[in-house]
Amino acid sequence: MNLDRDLVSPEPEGDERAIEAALRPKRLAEFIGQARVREQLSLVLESALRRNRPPDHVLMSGGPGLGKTTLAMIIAAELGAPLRMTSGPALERAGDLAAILSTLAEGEVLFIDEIHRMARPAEEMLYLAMEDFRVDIIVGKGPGATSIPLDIAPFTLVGATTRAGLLPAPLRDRFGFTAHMDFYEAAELEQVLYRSARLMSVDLPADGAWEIARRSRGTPRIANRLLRRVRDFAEVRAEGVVTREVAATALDLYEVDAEGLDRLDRAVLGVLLRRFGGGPVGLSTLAVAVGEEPETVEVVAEPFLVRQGLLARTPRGRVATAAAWTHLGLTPPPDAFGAAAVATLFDDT
Ligand SMILES: Nc1ncnc2c1ncn2[C@@H]1O[C@H](COP(=O)(O)OP(=O)(O)OP(=O)(O)O)[C@@H](O)[C@H]1O
Repeated sequence: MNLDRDLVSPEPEGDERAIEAALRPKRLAEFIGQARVREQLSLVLESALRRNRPPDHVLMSGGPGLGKTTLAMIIAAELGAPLRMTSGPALERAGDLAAILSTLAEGEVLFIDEIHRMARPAEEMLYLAMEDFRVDIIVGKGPGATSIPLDIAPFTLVGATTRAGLLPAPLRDRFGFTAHMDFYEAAELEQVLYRSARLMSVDLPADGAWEIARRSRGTPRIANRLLRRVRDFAEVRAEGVVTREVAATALDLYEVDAEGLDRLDRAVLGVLLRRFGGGPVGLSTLAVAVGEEPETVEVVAEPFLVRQGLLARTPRGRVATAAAWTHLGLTPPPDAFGAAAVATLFDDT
């Protein structure tokens, strides 16, 4: 993997999980940004606590590193409930899920990350569990097989997905509350950075925090990671103080550009502009041209490029905007898509 890919990839790298655990906000009041989600969730949790009943099941959708796992942990903490964590790919058979469901304590929070990747039989078992707190255990095979109903303790399911569109409707409909996590504003990421700098004892003046925040792709995981790299640079070259200049020099060195674009982002734009004249071009063609899986291009690179107004997903394929040409230092052709033209083609559902 490329150095810069590791640095701005929204997925956790190496032993990052342990570092992340230390930087995680533990309560809703400490959770920065996502104001609407925070407020809605606090109402759901408060009313459940007042009624002394588990809250509705919660679905969180949004890109990697935006705080879904953190929120799941906060939900359990706010409810004073134990938390069980698993993920869709670990639930290959219905039995895997039954083993978890049948041992849940009353009121426990069950977090299923990447819930869209759960196998079909497990998914079907989950429907009944979510609705009636019951599972049907199939005993035996073929015509002699019987199903034994088993009551399970009332629990709260918290599902997280980067691909809400891939969830089958019957599963989506069983969540009482859906929280959509969006990219963070740079001002919010600044607050994330101040908090992390305090916990890591890093000297971070305001101009340095701003420089890192605006290059963090709207993602707290990346903000924290860039802070660690800039801290390393500052310790070796600048007596530990993360000024704007220090941050900018360090991030240039790591090839994170002024808008936070990394090598994959620039490769996607570069191919789109230089090889396909700005598009439209299909996702799979684009992915082959940059040597990545279509899902990586779609989930990791594109949402940020769309948000920055550099790329549009249209019914005819991916299109670069005039701003994309300028960003790569190229002259936009006269027919390049401006914001207004893109809006007429826009289909980002
Ligand atoms: N709102 C926030 N305030 C402060 N820190 C945050 C916030 N959201 C996320 N973080 C930090 O970002 C890191 C990544 O968050 P988290 O693991 O919750 O993301 P995620 O959406 O679950 O990602 P993935 O789906 O890849 O697991 C954590 O270390 C956490 O400290």
